[in-house]
Amino acid sequence: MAELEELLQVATDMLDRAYTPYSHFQVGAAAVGASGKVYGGCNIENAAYGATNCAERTAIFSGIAAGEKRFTALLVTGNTEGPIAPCGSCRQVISEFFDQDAVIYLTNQKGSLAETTVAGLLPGAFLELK
Ligand SMILES: O=c1ccn([C@H]2C[C@H](O)[C@@H](CO)O2)c(=O)[nH]1
Ligand SMILES: [Zn+2]
Repeated sequence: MAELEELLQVATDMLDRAYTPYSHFQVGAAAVGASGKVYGGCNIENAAYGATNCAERTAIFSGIAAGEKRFTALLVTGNTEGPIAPCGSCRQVISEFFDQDAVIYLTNQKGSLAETTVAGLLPGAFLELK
Protein backbone atom coordinates (compact mmCIF):
# COMPACT_ATOMS: atom_id res chain seq x y z
CA MET A 1 0.00 0.00 0.00
CA ALA A 2 2.88 2.35 0.79
CA GLU A 3 4.17 1.64 -2.71
CA LEU A 4 0.82 2.49 -4.30
CA GLU A 5 0.51 5.83 -2.49
CA GLU A 6 4.06 6.86 -3.30
CA LEU A 7 3.65 5.95 -6.95
CA LEU A 8 0.37 7.85 -7.20
CA GLN A 9 2.06 10.92 -5.72
CA VAL A 10 5.00 10.74 -8.12
CA ALA A 11 2.73 10.21 -11.15
CA THR A 12 0.36 12.99 -10.08
CA ASP A 13 3.28 15.40 -9.69
CA MET A 14 4.25 14.52 -13.28
CA LEU A 15 0.93 15.79 -14.68
CA ASP A 16 2.16 19.39 -14.39
CA ARG A 17 5.28 18.56 -16.41
CA ALA A 18 3.38 17.09 -19.36
CA TYR A 19 4.00 18.92 -22.64
CA THR A 20 0.60 18.78 -24.31
CA PRO A 21 -0.02 21.82 -26.55
CA TYR A 22 -1.98 19.65 -29.03
CA SER A 23 -4.20 17.34 -27.00
CA HIS A 24 -4.19 19.24 -23.68
CA PHE A 25 -4.46 15.76 -22.14
CA GLN A 26 -1.93 15.34 -19.36
CA VAL A 27 -0.73 11.90 -18.29
CA GLY A 28 1.64 10.96 -15.47
CA ALA A 29 3.41 7.67 -14.74
CA ALA A 30 5.74 6.20 -12.13
CA ALA A 31 7.87 3.11 -12.76
CA VAL A 32 9.73 1.19 -10.04
CA GLY A 33 13.18 0.02 -11.15
CA ALA A 34 14.73 -3.23 -9.94
CA SER A 35 16.98 -1.08 -7.75
CA GLY A 36 13.89 0.19 -5.93
CA LYS A 37 14.20 3.69 -7.33
CA VAL A 38 11.07 5.31 -8.73
CA TYR A 39 11.10 7.08 -12.10
CA GLY A 40 8.44 9.59 -13.02
CA GLY A 41 7.30 10.30 -16.56
CA CYS A 42 4.92 12.63 -18.39
CA ASN A 43 3.66 12.68 -21.96
CA ILE A 44 5.69 14.85 -24.34
CA GLU A 45 3.92 15.79 -27.57
CA ASN A 46 5.30 16.98 -30.89
CA ALA A 47 4.03 18.93 -33.88
CA ALA A 48 4.57 15.69 -35.80
CA TYR A 49 2.01 13.89 -33.63
CA GLY A 50 3.51 10.43 -34.15
CA ALA A 51 6.72 11.55 -32.42
CA THR A 52 4.81 11.98 -29.14
CA ASN A 53 6.14 10.05 -26.18
CA CYS A 54 3.58 8.77 -23.68
CA ALA A 55 4.04 9.16 -19.94
CA GLU A 56 4.58 5.42 -19.43
CA ARG A 57 7.42 5.29 -21.94
CA THR A 58 9.00 8.47 -20.57
CA ALA A 59 9.11 6.89 -17.09
CA ILE A 60 10.52 3.58 -18.36
CA PHE A 61 13.07 5.20 -20.67
CA SER A 62 14.21 7.53 -17.88
CA GLY A 63 14.89 4.48 -15.74
CA ILE A 64 16.76 2.72 -18.52
CA ALA A 65 18.86 5.85 -19.10
CA ALA A 66 19.62 5.91 -15.35
CA GLY A 67 20.95 2.34 -15.50
CA GLU A 68 17.93 0.15 -14.69
CA LYS A 69 17.58 -3.10 -16.60
CA ARG A 70 14.18 -4.25 -15.33
CA PHE A 71 11.13 -2.80 -13.56
CA THR A 72 8.79 -4.28 -10.96
CA ALA A 73 5.71 -2.03 -10.92
CA LEU A 74 4.10 0.81 -12.86
CA LEU A 75 1.35 3.31 -12.06
CA VAL A 76 -0.35 5.54 -14.63
CA THR A 77 -2.75 8.41 -13.96
CA GLY A 78 -4.69 11.03 -15.90
CA ASN A 79 -7.81 13.14 -15.81
CA THR A 80 -10.00 10.35 -17.16
CA GLU A 81 -13.47 9.36 -15.93
CA GLY A 82 -12.28 5.86 -15.05
CA PRO A 83 -8.84 4.24 -14.79
CA ILE A 84 -6.59 5.36 -17.67
CA ALA A 85 -5.76 2.81 -20.39
CA PRO A 86 -2.22 2.69 -21.86
CA CYS A 87 -1.92 2.71 -25.66
CA GLY A 88 -0.73 -0.28 -27.66
CA SER A 89 2.82 1.01 -28.11
CA CYS A 90 3.21 1.45 -24.35
CA ARG A 91 1.80 -2.03 -23.70
CA GLN A 92 4.48 -3.47 -25.98
CA VAL A 93 7.28 -1.44 -24.32
CA ILE A 94 6.04 -2.41 -20.84
CA SER A 95 6.15 -6.08 -21.89
CA GLU A 96 9.81 -5.70 -22.81
CA PHE A 97 11.01 -4.48 -19.40
CA PHE A 98 8.61 -5.95 -16.79
CA ASP A 99 7.93 -9.56 -15.82
CA GLN A 100 4.61 -10.86 -17.10
CA ASP A 101 3.16 -10.92 -13.56
CA ALA A 102 4.41 -7.44 -12.57
CA VAL A 103 1.70 -5.23 -11.09
CA ILE A 104 0.29 -2.34 -13.12
CA TYR A 105 -1.89 0.26 -11.38
CA LEU A 106 -4.25 2.18 -13.68
CA THR A 107 -5.70 5.20 -11.89
CA ASN A 108 -7.27 8.59 -12.41
CA GLN A 109 -7.39 11.79 -10.36
CA LYS A 110 -10.74 10.94 -8.77
CA GLY A 111 -9.72 7.85 -6.81
CA SER A 112 -10.34 5.15 -9.44
CA LEU A 113 -7.91 2.25 -9.29
CA ALA A 114 -7.70 -0.83 -11.50
CA GLU A 115 -4.95 -3.32 -10.77
CA THR A 116 -3.72 -5.55 -13.54
CA THR A 117 -0.53 -7.24 -14.74
CA VAL A 118 1.69 -6.98 -17.76
CA ALA A 119 0.12 -10.16 -19.18
CA GLY A 120 -3.30 -8.64 -18.50
CA LEU A 121 -2.39 -5.54 -20.53
CA LEU A 122 -0.94 -7.45 -23.47
CA PRO A 123 -1.58 -11.18 -23.56
CA GLY A 124 0.67 -13.06 -25.96
CA ALA A 125 3.17 -10.21 -26.31
CA PHE A 126 5.85 -10.51 -28.96
CA LEU A 127 9.17 -10.84 -27.10
CA GLU A 128 12.03 -11.86 -29.35
CA LEU A 129 14.51 -12.38 -26.52
CA LYS A 130 12.25 -14.67 -24.45
O1 LIG B 1 -1.93 5.98 -21.37
C1 LIG B 1 -1.72 7.01 -22.04
C2 LIG B 1 -2.64 7.50 -22.96
C3 LIG B 1 -2.34 8.66 -23.66
N1 LIG B 1 -1.17 9.32 -23.43
C4 LIG B 1 -0.89 10.60 -24.09
C5 LIG B 1 -0.45 10.59 -25.51
C6 LIG B 1 -0.88 11.97 -25.98
O2 LIG B 1 0.07 12.95 -25.58
C7 LIG B 1 -2.16 12.22 -25.19
C8 LIG B 1 -3.42 11.97 -25.96
O3 LIG B 1 -3.44 10.68 -26.49
O4 LIG B 1 -2.08 11.38 -24.07
C9 LIG B 1 -0.25 8.86 -22.52
O5 LIG B 1 0.79 9.48 -22.28
N2 LIG B 1 -0.54 7.69 -21.88
ZN1 LIG C 1 1.28 5.10 -24.81
